[in-house]
Amino acid sequence: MARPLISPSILSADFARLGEEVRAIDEAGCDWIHVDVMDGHYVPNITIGPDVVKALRPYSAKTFDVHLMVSPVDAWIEPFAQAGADMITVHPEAGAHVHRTVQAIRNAGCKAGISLNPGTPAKMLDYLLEEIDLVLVMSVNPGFGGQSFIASQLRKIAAIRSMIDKGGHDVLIEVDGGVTPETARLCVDAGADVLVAGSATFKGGPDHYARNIAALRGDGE
Ligand SMILES: O=C(CO)[C@@H](O)[C@H](O)COP(=O)(O)O
Repeated sequence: MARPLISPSILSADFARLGEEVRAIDEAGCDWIHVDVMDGHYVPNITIGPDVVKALRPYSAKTFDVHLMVSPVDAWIEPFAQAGADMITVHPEAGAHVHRTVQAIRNAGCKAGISLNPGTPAKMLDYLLEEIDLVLVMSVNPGFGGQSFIASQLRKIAAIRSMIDKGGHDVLIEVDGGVTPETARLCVDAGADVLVAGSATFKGGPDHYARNIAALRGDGE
């Protein structure tokens, strides 16, 4: 299979040792670091804020891929950009003017992503693909790690792949939720470029991270 980029979700890391965990996945060969920001309002869970991202920044030079599950979202773009985010991804439902929001992300010096929940159609992207760098397809409902992959999202990945290729857009497709070595293959075959994986990266503890990441990437196949 094509080789996807692997972006481990630190939601499944040991929060008491978060800096060491970020360093460990970096050294284990991940491509990006995925940071799930949840506000207890847009999604039913609360995680971390910009101060934590700032504190983690020295632990890896790799792309900090920050997924904001926050509403309203606009006021949080600048703080996360200042904290060291490289990519900021938002949900179209999380603000009144998503087009303005992605412009604000780029104006803050970051790459911009749009995330689609399982019930949000690919069509939502029609007038946005020119403005963004990444589409994040949620293959679980956002809020928690450890959920099962929703297979209907494979059709959405394929539809987005076709929209991107037909339009000649320079946009990556990332998939997040229930990604395992098995579902990873399905996602890549459907057209995914980047895979987010929490449980499947962190299972077994630090001695297993390199092997887990290699299995997600399909190394050796
Ligand atoms: O954003 C989310 C959940 O909202 C994800 O990033 C999960 O953290 C992925 O966890 P696994 O399904 O890989 O355990």
